[in-house]
Order: sequence, then C-alpha cells, then structure tokens
Amino acid sequence: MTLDLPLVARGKVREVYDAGGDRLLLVASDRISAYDHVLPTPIPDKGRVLTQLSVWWFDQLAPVLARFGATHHLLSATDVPASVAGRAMLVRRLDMLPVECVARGYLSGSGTREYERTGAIVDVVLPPGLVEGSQLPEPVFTPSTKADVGEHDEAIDFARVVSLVGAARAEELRELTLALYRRGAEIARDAGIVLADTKVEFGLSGGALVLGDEVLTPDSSRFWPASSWSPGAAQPSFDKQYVRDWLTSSGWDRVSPPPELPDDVVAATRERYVAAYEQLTGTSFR
Ligand SMILES: CCOC(=O)Cn1cc(-c2ncnc(N)c2C#N)cn1
Repeated sequence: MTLDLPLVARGKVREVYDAGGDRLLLVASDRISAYDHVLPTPIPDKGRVLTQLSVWWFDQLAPVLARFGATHHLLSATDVPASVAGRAMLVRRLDMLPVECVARGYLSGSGTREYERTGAIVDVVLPPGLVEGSQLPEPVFTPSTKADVGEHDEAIDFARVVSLVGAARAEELRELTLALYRRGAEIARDAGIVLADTKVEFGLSGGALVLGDEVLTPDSSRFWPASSWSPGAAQPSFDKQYVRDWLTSSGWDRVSPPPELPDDVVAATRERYVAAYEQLTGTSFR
C-alpha cells in the first residue's frame, strides 16, 4: 500500500504521513514486533483493532484531559484514505515534547531489573520486597527520551524532564500521565485486563498541552490477563504470549531474522487483539 502523501516518520509498526494543512495521518500496520524484532508475518486486522481502540480511549479519557485544560490530537478516524480505512487517524500536527511519558502501576521488564539493582527505577525509589509483576503501592512516572529508530528509549529522571520542558510543564506531564494511567487501569480492570504500564506522548498546539500518538493500546502498554496475574514471574502478555511462546519453542536465537509464524499462531493472536478491544469497549469489533 502506498499513500500519495509525504512520509514524516516510520516506526516498527506504524507510519506518519503529512496530510497537509497542519494535519498528519497516523497509519497502523498489521505488523507485530516481539523481542525487539518486527516479525515477517502480519496479524490481519491488528492495525484496525489498535486504531479503533485508540479512538475509543481518546473519547474515554477526554474528561481527564479536560480537568488539566488539555485536549487530544484526534481529528477523524473516518476521513482517511480508503486504502487505510479503519487503521488510520487524521490528527492535528503538534510540536511534540521530547519526552516519552511512562506510567507504571506494576513492576516488570527493565523496571524490575533496575529495581533489583538499585531499589528504584531511575530516581523513583520503591519499597523493598517487590518482585516481577508486583503491583506498586502507587503508580509512578518513569519517563524516557525518544530513541532513534531501532534504539531503546533511555530512562531519564524527573530533573532531566524539567531541563527539557521546564518545571511547571514537567509537573503537568507527570500528573496528567498518572491521571490518564489511573483512569485507564480502572476501566481495564473492570474488563479483566491488568494495565501494567503505558507510554503516552504529548505535544503543544498554541501553547496548550495536547495528548498525541496512540493511547493505551497493547503496543504502547503492557496488557496482562487479570485472571492469570501472579507476582513472582514474568506475567503472560494478553496479546503477544502465543507469539512469544511459539518463537521460543521454534528455537529462534532472537538474533537472526525471525521465522514466519504458523497460521494457528496468527489466528490466535488476531483473536487476542479482537478480544482486548471487545472486553474493553463492550462492543463487537467489525
Ligand atoms: C511512526 C511512529 O512515530 C510516531 O508516531 C512518533 N511521531 C509523532 C509525531 C507527531 N508529530 C506532530 N504532531 C503529532 N500529532 C504527532 C503524533 N502522534 C511524529 N512522529
């Protein structure tokens, strides 16, 4: 699929195009990444499901944004080219802030390793006795800087956020990110999903704070099935566990190009994305 729009940015699983008139087109592909590799086999409808989920979250979170005098960048998810119908968002072009705003309600992944070394995640000190998968006493703000394509984001402390955006804006980013996470986690929990953590991005438009990017999707967040939550080991991913388990069983070395996924793993993974959408929104994915 080629859009006759100028490409602004290409990520592992998404592209950003210039839609003209201070608008951008965010296009979600059906690509899936695992173990830091983009897999060769697409997951049918993944782009559409995650786009429609973002659209739903923007609506659910609008009241939280309003409490902070903020808005979001979504203009339309229907006024998009037919070739990307359902998996593209027309958004306002923002002056993006150079901070990946991460909120964590649970300890996992790189956070756990750092906690085990230092008792903290960067400058956020945590209580003793936590293990992989533990719920934190309170959600915490653990920002990072945007890495170049293919690189890992670098975790930064709050002082660095202040140096990047100023003290007042830094405080606003922390409080708003935590408020969005709390509301998302509450809605997800009612749907049987643990929202372990999430990454949101903000920009400015006319000096006002605007929520950008995708929001609270399984690509920007860790979704765990609440029914299997059990601190003390890596938690199963709501959406990627079939892929991870098959890749591990395939003997793939995680360095060479990843193998194609078998049809049954593709189908089961597609069903997990649809299930996440239907459980969260309470509506059927079409
Ligand atoms: C290919 C993946 O890269 C990204 O999505 C990161 N990115 C965000 C922008 C952006 N720039 C201005 N205004 C916006 N509303 C947005 C948004 N969202 C560009 N790249």
